[in-house]
Amino acid sequence: MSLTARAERGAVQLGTLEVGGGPAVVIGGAGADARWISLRERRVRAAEAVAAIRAEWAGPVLVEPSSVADLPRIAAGAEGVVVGEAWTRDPRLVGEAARPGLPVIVRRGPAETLEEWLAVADLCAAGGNDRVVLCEGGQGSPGRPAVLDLPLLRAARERSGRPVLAWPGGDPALAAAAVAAGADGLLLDPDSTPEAVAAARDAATIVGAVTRREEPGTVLAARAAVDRVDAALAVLLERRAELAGTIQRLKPVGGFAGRDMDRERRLVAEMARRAPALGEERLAPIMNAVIEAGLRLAEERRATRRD
Ligand SMILES: O=C(O)C(=O)C[C@]1(C(=O)O)C=C[C@@H](O)C=C1
Repeated sequence: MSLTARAERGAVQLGTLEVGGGPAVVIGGAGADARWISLRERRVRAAEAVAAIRAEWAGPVLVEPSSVADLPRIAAGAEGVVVGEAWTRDPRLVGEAARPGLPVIVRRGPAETLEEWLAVADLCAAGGNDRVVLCEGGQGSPGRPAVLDLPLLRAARERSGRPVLAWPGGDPALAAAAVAAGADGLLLDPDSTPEAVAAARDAATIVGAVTRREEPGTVLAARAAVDRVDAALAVLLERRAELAGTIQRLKPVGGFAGRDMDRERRLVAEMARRAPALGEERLAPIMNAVIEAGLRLAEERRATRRD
């Protein structure tokens, strides 16, 4: 099984946001790609809730209804419906949620099996609305850690061909793990802070750059994808420089004076196995620049330590 899964699946459009076709998306509070609100938890009317978000956010808004009566208002003002276990236990409610034609995010409750979960998605599709996104995890009680079944998430994604989100709670490490496992995005709590959203996005970006293969069709999308790869490169370059600096301190002769060209040739050859299109010839000058930058940093640091 390959780590980099190609996204050959039906992407679902949540307003302007595509889920499943490109990078892992983040849905949650301020700073996310889409915002959502639960009317089950906040006992406000659908129209007021949507208007409150709209006042500060022009992008996609998703709403979890508290009852069927909320649906017309949601259909009129939002880009998607979120349904959780409370609804998915009742086929009639699922049918109602899917009927306005808005995309439906189907969250799996902790007690629901894969089959039950996928059956809910099929129920939406059977009613004529195939714009279904699955969401694994969560709904644990407040203060309890997120419950996220990653093998189940993978199975759901593979079997249904639908995009699958993950609910990582507030834990960026779980967000990274979910994206590595193939999640097409993250559903964070609606009241997540901008810092929590940024941390989850950062985790998704870095891991996604390695694990998600993208095929952008425009310059803009390709540049955004390059930016994500560069983000991962920056993290790795910084880490590499620190490790190379450690070697300089531990070697009998560190810095430029202790340069080992044989070691450099071997590491380039090893890298060429993973980057065959670039090959040794193109990688060599890149790694020479990387290594020299590390050596300069190490020498500068040594000089300032002596002062
Ligand atoms: O491996 C070493 O001996 C190092 O000093 C590290 C390092 C590197 O950055 O990878 C730097 C300089 C050497 O010429 C070879 C490799």
